Amino acid sequence: MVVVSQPALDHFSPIKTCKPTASYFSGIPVVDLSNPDASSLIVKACEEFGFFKVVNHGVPMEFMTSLESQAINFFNLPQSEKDRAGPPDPFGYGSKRIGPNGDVGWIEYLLLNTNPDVVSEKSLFIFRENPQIFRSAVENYVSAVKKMAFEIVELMADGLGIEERNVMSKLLRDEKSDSCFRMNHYPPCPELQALSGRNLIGFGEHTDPQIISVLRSNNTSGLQICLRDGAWVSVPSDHTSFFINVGDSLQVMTNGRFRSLKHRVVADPMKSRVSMIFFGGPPLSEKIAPLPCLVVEGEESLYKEFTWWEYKKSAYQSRLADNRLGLFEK
Ligand SMILES: C=C1C[C@]23C[C@@]1(O)CC[C@H]2[C@@]12CC[C@H](O)[C@@](C)(C(=O)O1)[C@H]2[C@@H]3C(=O)O
Ligand SMILES: O=C(O)CCC(=O)C(=O)O
Ligand SMILES: [Fe+2]
Repeated sequence: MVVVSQPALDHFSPIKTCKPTASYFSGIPVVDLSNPDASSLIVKACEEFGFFKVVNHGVPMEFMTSLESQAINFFNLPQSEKDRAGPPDPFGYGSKRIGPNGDVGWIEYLLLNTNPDVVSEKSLFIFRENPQIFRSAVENYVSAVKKMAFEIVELMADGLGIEERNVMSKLLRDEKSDSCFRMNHYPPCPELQALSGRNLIGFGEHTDPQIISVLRSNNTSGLQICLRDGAWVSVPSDHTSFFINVGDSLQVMTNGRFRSLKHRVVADPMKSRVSMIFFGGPPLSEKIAPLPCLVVEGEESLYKEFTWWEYKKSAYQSRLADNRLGLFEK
């Protein structure tokens, strides 16, 4: 991976690029939520990849398409209007800059909080300044996706043989749950492809800090995952399905049995990618530690004790590609 340096491309700098060589990966586990074996398939996928695709999820297609078109309307607004909803604090509209520590990407986005307890001026401003239909589309979509996320973590608990099947879902259901929602837009960039034969990195490699992330995109691919051998492979897009990522917190709660997966997004040179991700996190005061029933006798926690607030604070002092969990390993 290099940084584009030709003067003609200066306005892209310092966004990283990569060769468009990642191959499409056909081995992504697919879980049909109506399959009676869904719980064991989910556990297997989380152990092997920390990533899987969900079909027969029950989220109405209409919620997905209407939010997508609202997101497109927003991203099509004049730059000066979008900028009124920024800069992100971390909520709000952001362009190219990701997080507070110098990460950049070929991206614009809206980051919203989903916890009514947290008063985010930026989120309120975005809802106030956009048509009611925008707010309704976000609310319908987020509430349907949350429900699916609850079901998935309950199936995980079943598959792990945990008696208290709501041990994880209660954290996401909690009214103080620190979850958030992000809409990303990766504009096409044909000039760069033509000049250098390379693609721009839209969202640099990282793991998600929360418990679980639920991603949906339009039919433009670009999401890549890093396999165990370090190879980056492309995830074929499927606008009717959801993709689930194990987050760092779930890795800790399973004492490393599930792995949070490194992923990134490479912008398509010709087509816009629009994605929307729900990040399910616990309440800020929640201790993140291995679930006692998953630590067998004689085994120890691989991690120091910390709360989600402590982890989040540390994450916001890190760069995207940093190994955030490393600081909390014993
Ligand atoms: C560079 C950063 C952006 C991020 C906060 C951080 O300091 C490190 C983690 C990043 C991440 C990745 C997953 C989600 O998109 C996100 C909202 C999150 O919770 O952690 C972002 C943060 C962000 O964009 O604010
Ligand atoms: O936009 C995407 O497809 C994924 C983005 C992502 O990984 C994130 O926002 O954390
Ligand atoms: Fe992510």
